[in-house]
Amino acid sequence: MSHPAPPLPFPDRATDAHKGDFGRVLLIGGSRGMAGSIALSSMAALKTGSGLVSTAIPDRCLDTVAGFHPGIMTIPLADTDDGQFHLSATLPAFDSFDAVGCGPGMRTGPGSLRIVESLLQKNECLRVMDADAINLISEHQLLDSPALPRDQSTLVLTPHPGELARLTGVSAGDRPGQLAAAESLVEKHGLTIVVKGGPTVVVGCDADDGNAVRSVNNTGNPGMASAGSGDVLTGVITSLLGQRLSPWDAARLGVFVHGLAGDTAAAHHSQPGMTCVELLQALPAAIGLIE
Ligand SMILES: NC(=O)C1=CN([C@@H]2O[C@H](COP(=O)(O)OP(=O)(O)OC[C@H]3O[C@@H](n4cnc5c(N)ncnc54)[C@H](O)[C@@H]3O)[C@@H](O)[C@H]2O)[C@@H](O)CC1
Ligand SMILES: Nc1ncnc2c1ncn2[C@@H]1O[C@H](COP(=O)(O)OP(=O)(O)O)[C@@H](O)[C@H]1O
Ligand SMILES: [Mg+2]
Repeated sequence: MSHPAPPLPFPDRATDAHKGDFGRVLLIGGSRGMAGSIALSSMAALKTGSGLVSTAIPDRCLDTVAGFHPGIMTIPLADTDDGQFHLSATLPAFDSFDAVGCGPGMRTGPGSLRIVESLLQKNECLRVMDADAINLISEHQLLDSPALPRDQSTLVLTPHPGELARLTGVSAGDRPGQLAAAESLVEKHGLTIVVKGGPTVVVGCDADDGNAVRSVNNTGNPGMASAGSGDVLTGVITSLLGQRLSPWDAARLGVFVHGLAGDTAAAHHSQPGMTCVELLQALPAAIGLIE
């Protein structure tokens, strides 16, 4: 299959490499009814090359998530009766991981809010926030909280247009307005924003002058407009951050590989017929195409 050139090469593997060289990553999310979302992110991180993947989920989701892939290590956190993170849950030590991804399927209760606030506090850690983590940032205006660091240059946000509308107040139908609002946030906080869609645009910060820069992705197709596609992307970018790529490079290479996997899945299963499962399964072949 011919394909566009990647924005940067995929990380190399030395012959004597060991799993510690490819990142120990943590995924946090899921809730009763949406355990599949964080399982998708976790499997995507494994298939993108992470050395070790741990997944923190509400206790009652443990068996479901662990059952998806034997390579996932699970960390059960105390949960509420309706299967969300409990406010009193003992949180994992975020800084013992090379990268942390948070948000898919976790809903927006008080326990989830505490996790997102704790993660925003840790701006020395490489982090990806998606879905309900972004919704919590929007609902509680956390990026502007005086109690949290203003510099978030180690953070990648991956909103779809609905989530970006909540974050910026610019409606999902106004793509130019959304991109401009994403640029303002990037310039204010130093973060990287993956503005998802067809095509996805990565907005980051120029290292020299701090001005926002854009990179338009050239892979992917409308077959990916299907539940769970974005959950896969969260795992891909978290994995690349754990493999020591910068937020800007991990976001650009992540959306490229994710889109190429989508194109590979569509070639074999059709756009209407492909699902998040075929997308996930196509990740290794997509990586093989550009290695
Ligand atoms: N298997 C699972 O457990 C799944 C769980 N998921 C989780 O479900 C929760 C809700 O996420 P959703 O994204 O479904 O719900 P949201 O309410 O965040 O997003 C849906 C709304 O956003 C807007 N929107 C989204 N994409 C748009 C686009 N491209 N153009 C214009 N408007 C757009 C639309 O108004 C749409 O009604 C999240 O926690 C998510 O992670 C989903 O990821 C799907 C799979
Ligand atoms: N028309 C499209 N063309 C290319 N990519 C698309 C298209 N529609 C959706 N996608 C991709 O699919 C993913 C959908 O993410 P998201 O809406 O968060 O899904 P979910 O939350 O269900 O996992 C994004 O990466 C987005 O770029
Ligand atoms: Mg999503």
